[in-house]
Amino acid sequence: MTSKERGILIVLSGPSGVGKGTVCKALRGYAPELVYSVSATTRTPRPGEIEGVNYFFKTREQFKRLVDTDQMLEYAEYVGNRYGTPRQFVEETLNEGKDIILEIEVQGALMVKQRFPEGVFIFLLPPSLDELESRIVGRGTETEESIQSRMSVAMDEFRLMDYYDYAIVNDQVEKACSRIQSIIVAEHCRKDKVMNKIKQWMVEVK
Ligand SMILES: Nc1ncnc2c1ncn2[C@@H]1O[C@H](COP(=O)(O)OP(=O)(O)OP(=O)(O)O)[C@@H](O)[C@H]1O
Ligand SMILES: Nc1nc2c(ncn2[C@@H]2O[C@H](COP(=O)(O)O)[C@@H](O)[C@H]2O)c(=O)[nH]1
Repeated sequence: MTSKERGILIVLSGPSGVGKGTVCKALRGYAPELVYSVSATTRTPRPGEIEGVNYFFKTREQFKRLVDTDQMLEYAEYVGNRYGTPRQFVEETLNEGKDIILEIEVQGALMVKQRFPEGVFIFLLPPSLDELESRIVGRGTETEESIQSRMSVAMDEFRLMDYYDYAIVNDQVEKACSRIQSIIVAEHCRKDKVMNKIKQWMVEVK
């Protein structure tokens, strides 16, 4: 097999406020070789958020055009806004043999699972529901209405956890990062084992 082996697609999701963004940010220090997908959204930027770094900020019309022209790998409506993963960047990264991580909500994750069943799906859990709410409140970015909507959506999201390959608790950021790294290492070992088996069969049938 001469072509480069594809990288692994990792999906990290879980309820709003569980710490996906915080963990991904810390993970950049621990796993600098991982590539991070930047999503598109119709929500307005929060103070400090930068176009192309945190999100690609789009109007509803621009977002619809991206979906209609099949430029989105997945997309979802979440608490009144649209979010989606630009397809081309993900495919190019995987074809270059690099691993990429998507930090997305659950509906979108399930859409990715249909299209990329070989992906690795990780659900991030809070230590408790009270802690989840304190984290959303403590972040100071949401209105009371948005906090309640996000907590309510979280209940539906927990019910879909069975579709994931792994569930890990974000009790401490460093521990969550190390759990994700262990999963990635294990998935590479599993993939290498399968590839070695295929290579062995190819030699045998020659
Ligand atoms: N392990 C942790 N212990 C304590 N606080 C944490 C931990 N992880 C994240 N937080 C805090 O929780 C808040 C929410 O984190 P973050 O914004 O990363 O969540 P998120 O899952 O990315 O949310 P969203 O889906 O809404 O973007 C932040 O204020 C962050 O500092
Ligand atoms: N399906 C997708 N969900 C996404 C994407 N990018 C982010 N998200 C998720 O949306 C909610 C809300 O995010 P916020 O920045 O407004 O707090 C959160 O769960 C994100 O993980 C995406 O491309 N697709």
